[in-house]
Amino acid sequence: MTVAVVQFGGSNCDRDAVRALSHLGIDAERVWHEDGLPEDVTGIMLPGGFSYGDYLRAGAMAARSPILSEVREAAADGVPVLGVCNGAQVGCESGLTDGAFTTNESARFQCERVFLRVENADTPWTAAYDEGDVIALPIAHGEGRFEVSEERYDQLVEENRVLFRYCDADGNVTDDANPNGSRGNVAGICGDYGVGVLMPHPERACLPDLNGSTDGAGVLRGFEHA
Ligand SMILES: NC(=O)CC[C@H](N)C(=O)O
Repeated sequence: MTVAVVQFGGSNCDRDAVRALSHLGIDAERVWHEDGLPEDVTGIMLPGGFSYGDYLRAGAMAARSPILSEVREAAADGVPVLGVCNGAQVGCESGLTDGAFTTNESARFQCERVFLRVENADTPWTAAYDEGDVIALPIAHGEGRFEVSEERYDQLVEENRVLFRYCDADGNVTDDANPNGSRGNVAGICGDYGVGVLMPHPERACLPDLNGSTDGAGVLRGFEHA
C-alpha cells in the first residue's frame, strides 16, 4: 500500500505529509507530478504549498498538470484522494470537488489554530471521529475562503458533502469562529468518488512530540480505508 504525495513546483508540505503518514504506519512516497502515478498506488494526497507561486489563482496551474487526469481515473477506480490546503485548491480547480477557495475575507495570509466541527463522520476522512466532534488544526493560507453558488451550497449540504465547519471551542458554528469568511463556515468538503479536500492541515497535527496534537491523524487514517 503506497500513498502517492504529488509534488508540484512550489509544493512545500509534501515532506510533512510523508512524515505524518509514515508515523501512522501508512506507506507513502513523494511523486513528482511529471512522473505520473506509481502502478501500486493505493492512495493519493495533494499536499499544501504554493504550486506555481499561486499565480493566476492558487491551485489553478497545478490543476492543469496531466497527472490530474490520472488522479481522476484513480479516484473513479476507488483510490482514496485527499487534498490539503493548496491540494484542496487544486481539487476545486480541477473540478474534482465543487466550489472554489478564494481570497480570505481579511485579504491577508492567516496562520493560526482553528477549531473544526465534524459534520459527516460517514466518510473515510472523518470515520475516526463522531459527528459533532470538535478538533483543532492549524491553518496557513491566503486563499481559503470557500465559495460556491447558493444553489450548489444547498445541494452540498443536502448531499451531506460538508466534512468540517469552522467553529469555536464548544462546537458553535458562528461568524466569529469563521477565520476566512467561508460560506457556511465550510472548511472541507467531499467531491465525487469520495475525494476529500480541506484547508486546515491534518498532517501538522499528527506527531505528538513535534506538533503537540494528534487531532489530524484521523483524517490521514482515511487512507487505511482503501
Ligand atoms: N499552506 C498552503 O498550502 C498554502 C495555500 C495557498 N498557497 C494559500 O496561501 O492560499
